[in-house]
Amino acid sequence: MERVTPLLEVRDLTLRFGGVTALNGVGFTVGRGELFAVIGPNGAGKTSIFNCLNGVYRPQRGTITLDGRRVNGRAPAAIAGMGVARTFQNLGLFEQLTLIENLMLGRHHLMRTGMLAGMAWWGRAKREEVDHRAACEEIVELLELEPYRRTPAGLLPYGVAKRAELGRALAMSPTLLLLDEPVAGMNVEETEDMARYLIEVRRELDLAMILVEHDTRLVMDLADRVLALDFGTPIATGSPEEIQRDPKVVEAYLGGAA
Ligand SMILES: Nc1ncnc2c1ncn2[C@@H]1O[C@H](COP(=O)(O)OP(=O)(O)OP(=O)(O)O)[C@@H](O)[C@H]1O
Repeated sequence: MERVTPLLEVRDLTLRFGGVTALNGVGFTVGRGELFAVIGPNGAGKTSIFNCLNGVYRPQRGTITLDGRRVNGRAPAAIAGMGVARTFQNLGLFEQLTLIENLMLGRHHLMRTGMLAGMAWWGRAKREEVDHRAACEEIVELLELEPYRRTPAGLLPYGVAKRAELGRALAMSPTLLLLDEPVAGMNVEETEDMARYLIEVRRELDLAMILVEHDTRLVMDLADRVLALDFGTPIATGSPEEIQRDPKVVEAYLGGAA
């Protein structure tokens, strides 16, 4: 039987801060087009995984490979260039810039023509900008952000700002998108909207996603597979149904209430 290689392979990741072991032998794979979720109580190590994946933290042990290429050991900008984007819980938008300007900035690392080259090759730079604008407009349409195109990000209503944050990360045309608590602080209606947009993103774009989220209902509704962590140690990986039934998960996360 042919073995399909996963997009992302994380093996034996161990990360320590002084005496604190934030991650202890964490391993998982994410397939192409898969929506993979990481759950765990506060301090379980979810954010640390993201920070290892995007090169902000350097794990003491373990390997991370994307499409067969080693990720860990590279600088964050190089990893972004490999196609790893993330959204931030506290929003990574520039408040003074309009929504569309924020999306254009998200594409910055994809632009070949720098300022000087742009002056020498005006035609090419112009064409490139037109292409990048078109890519941003597609994201605006996908996330139904048209009414806010020219609104400064700082003035967007909270639910819309979270969606704009998703758009900013999507503007990088990632192959792997890290979603850091996309519905944190949202009411029920906003949460349902975000779930709908994430389903739409999955349907329309060719990318894998890792979701870190405290809203377990959203995780169970959207994820293909789930990794449950407890104090930096993986305790179970499986489908949402398997995870919900796993006695260790029930004990650690649902307080025995499920
Ligand atoms: N830069 C750091 N310096 C020291 N300790 C850290 C650092 N980053 C994380 N830790 C520690 O590592 C452990 C895991 O933290 P992490 O933020 O990854 O957990 P989390 O699951 O994302 O938590 P939350 O759900 O609260 O966001 C915690 O004990 C935390 O205090």
